[in-house]
Amino acid sequence: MLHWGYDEHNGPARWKEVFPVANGDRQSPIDIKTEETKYDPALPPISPNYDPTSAKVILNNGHSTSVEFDDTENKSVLRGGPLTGSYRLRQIHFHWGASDDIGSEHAVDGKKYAAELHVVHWNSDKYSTFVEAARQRDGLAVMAVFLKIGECNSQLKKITDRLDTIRAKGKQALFTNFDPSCLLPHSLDYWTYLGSLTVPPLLESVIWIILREPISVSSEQLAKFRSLLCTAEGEAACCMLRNYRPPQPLKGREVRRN
Ligand SMILES: NS(=O)(=O)c1ccc2oc(NC(=O)c3ccccc3)nc2c1
Ligand SMILES: [Zn+2]
Repeated sequence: MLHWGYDEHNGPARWKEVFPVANGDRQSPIDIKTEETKYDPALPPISPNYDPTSAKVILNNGHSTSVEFDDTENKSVLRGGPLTGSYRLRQIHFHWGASDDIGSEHAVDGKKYAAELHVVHWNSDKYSTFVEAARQRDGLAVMAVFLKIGECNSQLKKITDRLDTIRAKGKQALFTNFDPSCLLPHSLDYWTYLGSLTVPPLLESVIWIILREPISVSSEQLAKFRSLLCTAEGEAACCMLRNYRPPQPLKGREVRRN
């Protein structure tokens, strides 16, 4: 396999050939069987505190589109929920599918949403960089938000309206004065479990916090994600039609809810 991706020849079914942890004991995403989740009265609310000036650029990294934040100081952090201490905001990105009936990575009782937003943080109390934290069992915290097809999402529009300026892989554009809290649903109720990155190197370092309430996205907004290219300028254009990993075995893990 030349370089990992989401096509037949380099997709999730073949990642284990280069990243054997793909068959590990705490892989993500998972299908959340709601009847088997465990209510935990000791779980406090999650507490996102983001500074809009932390936002720096919007990027096409060839696998998704992300908004990258300045993580050189504790300006935007996530606390509470299952977390001990402060987890510093690093980036947000999305996963989607080739049609509106699939696209999310996590599933709920077998149901997949049209897309999924990931808000990525790292444990800046214990580690010095994202890369170091990504190698630790308690290094990362990713908050996931489901996107369901419906009304145009005016907050998400700040992102979807900029995608035509970063169509090719490697392209980025200035993107500041943005607080990702504007993309969160009314309720911050969540499920939480221990898992991994859903992209190679699939490191088993993520505390997942999945919000139970979805946000809306219109079919037209979602189509804009699919028009992004996973190829660089000058290469034969290839659209980023899908970039989700299917659910992985739970292997005895517990999923708790607040
Ligand atoms: N789905 S996830 O587990 O929340 C998750 C968490 C952290 C991630 O960091 C990156 N970076 C790149 O892919 C990348 C690829 C090329 C260049 C720059 C960045 N992808 C991530 C996905
Ligand atoms: Zn992701």
